[in-house]
Amino acid sequence: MGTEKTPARVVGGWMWRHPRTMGTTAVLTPTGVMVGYQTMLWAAGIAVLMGVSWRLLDAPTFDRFAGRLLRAWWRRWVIYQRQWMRVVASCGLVTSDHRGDQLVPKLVGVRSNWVWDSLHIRMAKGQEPEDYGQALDRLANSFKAHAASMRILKPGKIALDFQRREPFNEMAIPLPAMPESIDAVDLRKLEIGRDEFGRPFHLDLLKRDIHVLLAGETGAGKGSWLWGIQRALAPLIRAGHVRLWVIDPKGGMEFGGGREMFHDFAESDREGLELMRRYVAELEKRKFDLGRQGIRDTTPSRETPLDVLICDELAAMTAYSDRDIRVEFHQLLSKGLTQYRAVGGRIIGATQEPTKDVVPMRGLFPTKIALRVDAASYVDMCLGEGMRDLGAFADKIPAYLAGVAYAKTDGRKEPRRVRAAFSTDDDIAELVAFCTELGNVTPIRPEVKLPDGTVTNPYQVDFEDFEDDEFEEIEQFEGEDDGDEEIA
Ligand SMILES: Nc1ncnc2c1ncn2[C@@H]1O[C@H](COP(=O)(O)OP(=O)(O)OP(=O)(O)O)[C@@H](O)[C@H]1O
Repeated sequence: MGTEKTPARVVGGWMWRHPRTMGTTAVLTPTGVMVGYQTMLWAAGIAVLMGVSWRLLDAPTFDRFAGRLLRAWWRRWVIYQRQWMRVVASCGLVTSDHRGDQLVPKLVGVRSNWVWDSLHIRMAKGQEPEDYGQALDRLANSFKAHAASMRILKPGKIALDFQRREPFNEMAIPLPAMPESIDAVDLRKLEIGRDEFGRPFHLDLLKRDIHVLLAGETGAGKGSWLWGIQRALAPLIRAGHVRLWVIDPKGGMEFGGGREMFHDFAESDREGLELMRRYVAELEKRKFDLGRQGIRDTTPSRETPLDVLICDELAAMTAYSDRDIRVEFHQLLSKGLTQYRAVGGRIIGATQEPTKDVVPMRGLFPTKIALRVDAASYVDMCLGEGMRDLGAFADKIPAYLAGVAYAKTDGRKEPRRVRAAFSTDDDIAELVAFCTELGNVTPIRPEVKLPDGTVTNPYQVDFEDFEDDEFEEIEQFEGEDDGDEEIA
């Protein structure tokens, strides 16, 4: 038999294992004796009342600073610990040693956020993490969780994460109304969607979220974020205070519909590189011009617009393109990310794989957004070390919840779970019409020479104005002009 369990040993062991409970008792008992128990009860009542009011008035801050601790404590003792033995035994996670003594995995702690509970477990002797991996579905069912996942914390210790609720199942995310005028746009508060508490979620393109990295597998909803940002900027685009430089290297599939409102647009990797050169040259020039005048910060205006560069698939530029494109694009992108904040340069990059090969300069994006990603390792690659341990389970976002993401901004430790509003094709058409109606968007396009001798932008040619034989001539001319047959 093992060590004999006398009542004194059991009590002593319990006290040893619960230092917080013992500490609280040690403080409260003498305080109660000094101030009287009635006063203590009053103080406790007032504290509870204040907590409840805080929870009712502002659930998100209550949850952040107090709710999650209280909930973790409550759920540990009332739900998980109470059922622990029964659940692990019925899921086949109790083993025995050579003497036939039961070896039970130990629940050593619970952490909780609004959506997930994390149980820290010390495994029983003879177990390996995979034993828990195989029992995940059974454990999730036993604790009535939507989903479960397992993480290795250190040798012998794992975390089991249970998703308790899915707020976005019931929450419709309204598309924010398009701001009517530039006065209605606050660059520090561009509304993109809602967080898990139903609060509007904003990006601050002025100071905090100056460059944004979005990661998400195909169909995860990157488009809704990218269109959402443009929608929030609409009056500024219309007034020429914001200019969009868009690289859509997948042949313009995602952003082709918006080309009329873009200042510059590229549909292939080589065009993307040329666009990037123009972008950097423009901001470089502005940096020197303003530097000479002693101006160190700008407000977006027609003279000094906010130049927002959007690259829809970074991998197509940085990993899967020809070497000469890759190398130069890396250099230009790093320059764009480091040098033009004060003169109005902003970069928003999207990728399916946030790996080092694709985005070696991840650290230069102050704001990172992880939509549904392929692998658990992608979460920390995108959001930063330790973010998955803090509850950013982007790899567990269900496929039916496109647009849901974990957003990590500088200056805030925990990632936020957010869903972007979705822009339909009609919303996009409305946005393009709105942004172009004043004629302030002046697109840069590769020029082509028309049969009548004028040099113009191919996207503005109405081919119906020409006879068929002239039409042939244009195509031929474009082919000869730059050797690129992709111009349509
Ligand atoms: N925020 C959203 N809310 C609801 N549904 C969405 C949202 N975003 C996207 N969807 C749905 O998911 C589909 C795929 O979205 P989207 O094309 O934006 O994905 P993606 O990440 O850009 O994929 P890809 O990399 O293949 O372009 C959309 O057609 C739409 O039906």
